[in-house]
Amino acid sequence: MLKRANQAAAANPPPRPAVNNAALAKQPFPSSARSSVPPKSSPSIANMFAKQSQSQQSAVGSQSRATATTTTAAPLHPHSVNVPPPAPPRSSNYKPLASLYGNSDSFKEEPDMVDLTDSTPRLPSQPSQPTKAVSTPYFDENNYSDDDLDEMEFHFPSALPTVPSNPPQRTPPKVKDEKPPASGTSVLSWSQSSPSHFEPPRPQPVVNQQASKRSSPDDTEPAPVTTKKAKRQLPWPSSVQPANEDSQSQSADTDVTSQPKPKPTAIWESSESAVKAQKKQLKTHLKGSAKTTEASPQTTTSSQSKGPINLSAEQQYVKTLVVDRGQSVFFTGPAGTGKSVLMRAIIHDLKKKYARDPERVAVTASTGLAACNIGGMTLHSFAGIGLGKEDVNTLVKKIRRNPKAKTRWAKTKVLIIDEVSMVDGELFDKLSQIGRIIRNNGRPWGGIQLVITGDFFQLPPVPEGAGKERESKFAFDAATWSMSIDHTIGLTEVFRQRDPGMLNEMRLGKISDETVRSFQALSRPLTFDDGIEVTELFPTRQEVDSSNQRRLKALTGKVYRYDAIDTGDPKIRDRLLANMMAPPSIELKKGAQVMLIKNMDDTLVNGSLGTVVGFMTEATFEMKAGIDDSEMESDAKRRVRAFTNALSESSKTDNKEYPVVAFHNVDGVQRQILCVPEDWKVELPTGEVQAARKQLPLILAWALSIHKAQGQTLERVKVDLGKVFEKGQAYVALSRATTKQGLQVLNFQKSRVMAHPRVVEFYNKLYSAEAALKKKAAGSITSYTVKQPVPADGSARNPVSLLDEDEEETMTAYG
Ligand SMILES: Nc1ncnc2c1ncn2[C@@H]1O[C@H](COP(=O)(O)OP(=O)(O)OP(=O)(O)O)[C@@H](O)[C@H]1O
Repeated sequence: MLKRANQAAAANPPPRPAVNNAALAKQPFPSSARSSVPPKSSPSIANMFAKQSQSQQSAVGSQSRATATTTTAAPLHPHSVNVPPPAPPRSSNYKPLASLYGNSDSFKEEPDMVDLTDSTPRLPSQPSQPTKAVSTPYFDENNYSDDDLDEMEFHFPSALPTVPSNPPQRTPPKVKDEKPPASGTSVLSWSQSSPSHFEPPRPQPVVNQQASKRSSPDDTEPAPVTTKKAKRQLPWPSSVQPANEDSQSQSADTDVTSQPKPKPTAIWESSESAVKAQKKQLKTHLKGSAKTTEASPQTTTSSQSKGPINLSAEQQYVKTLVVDRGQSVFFTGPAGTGKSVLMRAIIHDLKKKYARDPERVAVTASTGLAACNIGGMTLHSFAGIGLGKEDVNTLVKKIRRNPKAKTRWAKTKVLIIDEVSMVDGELFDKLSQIGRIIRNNGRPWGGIQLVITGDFFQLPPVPEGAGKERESKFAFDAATWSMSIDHTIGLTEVFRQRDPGMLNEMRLGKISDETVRSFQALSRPLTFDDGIEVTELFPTRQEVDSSNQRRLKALTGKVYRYDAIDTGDPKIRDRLLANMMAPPSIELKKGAQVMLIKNMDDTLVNGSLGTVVGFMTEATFEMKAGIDDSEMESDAKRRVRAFTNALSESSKTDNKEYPVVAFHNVDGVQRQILCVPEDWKVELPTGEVQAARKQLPLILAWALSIHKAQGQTLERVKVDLGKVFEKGQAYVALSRATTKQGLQVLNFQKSRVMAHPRVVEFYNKLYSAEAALKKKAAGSITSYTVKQPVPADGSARNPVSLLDEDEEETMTAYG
């Protein structure tokens, strides 16, 4: 019998899957691929559809109406990366994707990558289904106790995971089971996210709103009235200050004290009824405060005057995917589509979700400046890899020697990466692999959930090498990019500009003659009579410095010079401090335009613009409010003066004069602070401080580099494109302005406006959310998305959908 069986087996050998070694070699850990990017030479989707429909017609047949359950059975190369959000409300600013790109035809070719991450599009309120085929995780960070983390021994995996013939399903993301996520179609105010947010913003004078974006994650949250005013924020009354600030704060105090102070209770100890009662109490409190605000409109803060930002439906959907469903998401979109606003909302909600263990959420960005803007660290610092030039194994050893970095890698559940356009593709791959090794987990990045944002049409990674010989590799060029991300979402609604048409042409580097003429017409000088000057943007630091110095010289008055105090090993200190935002020395005069380079509180943030209005010692500044108030009773003035003198006597330790800066709001109100020196540190991955600088948190800001301006919203901008040298620079510079009226453009030439061809190609491949929405509205999306079976040679990594011609037309790309 055995002999017969052997003969039969020899006659009919079982089929062996053919493996394309070249393709596998490109994937460090092929079995865990979440999704795949098609090879650059991949055929257009139309061709693929044709082939697909021929070859698979019979096989697919009924599968073309496959559900998620069917698609999850697709092996190994499961999907592309896009999922349709729910239909956004058609607000006045809403533009369909196609309209965002004006007359450009760059996206007319059919994308060859479509979203199959989730063949059953769902509203955020619907529960998620597992859709990915990935390797089984070996360990989860939850397997470790904190003690274990320190003890964790490092072992390189003895063998890379092999390609399973029937790969196990990815563990479904944990979905909050107590309540379904909020519907993506209902726009929720941020303040609804937590009972404490029903509290009104604290009554304080207005801050400069012009450039106050990307502050701390909570900067749009109304601060509770009980919050104590931060030191050095005390504004003295001026024409723009409330005459009744005292009574305002008094009433706030009264409000607070008249209510029984709620006993602080841990979140997990609060019953549902207790939370409801708290909400009710806060609502009542809010009503009372609103009355007070109406009575004294000048006391409103900028966030009050603007009102809370309601996330749009598409923003809300992304937040739900990230926070409630634990999905790895890359969200992108043109400048001004609210990526930063959304990221801040996500960080806020994630911090709330992991309030018991804040180390689970790591907030990072590609550059120090971007990291500072979201209250995080650079990706390099998070990883503990220094410059990260070494190979993966060396870097892993380096991290192993660094207890802090090792713990970060082990404990992080969600990794935020902002401004990903400047993350190098090679670094992305290295980190993905480091995560797998350090966490001993076969999934990309060791199973860490990624939340990535940025716009690849903006500034690219800095080229490497002394001669910048290596062309920058984008993060999307990374071999592990697609497998690391579950969903790519394109935000479409531009909030910053009312008419982004011209900018969108620029963004793509395809600009019509009419648009050229329109930009050239913006070369006229801008003049304003309210004292707020146009900010000039330049590509190089040298141009920025000379422009600022020229403007400073033009001011009359005494020069105040502030030299930094640097500490650390003199051998390496200068090199380490060379790229620091805080300058080694800064000269200021009354009237100088400056930018804050450190977050001071929720509203005065890195990037806020202001004017130096005077110089004072700390003691004088603290008491100036009372003395200068012309409304104040003379008796009260006398008392304040006596107190001031007493205070000055007791605090004569530092009689140095520092700049008083008025930070402007667009509606003319100001907030004035005394800027005293702050500390900056350069730390080793071990936490040891290598160098430190003490300096004023200010730089001159008549002119800014385009790099520093990325991420900012500016009301008045002047851009000279004469020396623009990098792709994306012109787009970043011009897209900072909110209106054409506030934008002056010099030396505009078509040739200066460049989009990187690889970026255009990448965005071409993305399947727009809008297209998916149309399909969803037609109720047919589940009937056309089918995962492509992995060919025997494993070569075609991109999933394909079966679309008819109409459906293909609905596919656009966001650029
Ligand atoms: N849902 C929203 N409702 C109203 N305004 C919004 C909303 N989202 C963002 N904004 C506003 O749009 C402007 C641009 O937002 P934001 O800076 O987040 O865009 P961005 O996509 O990060 O831009 P960039 O790519 O240029 O950095 C800001 O003034 C912001 O307050």
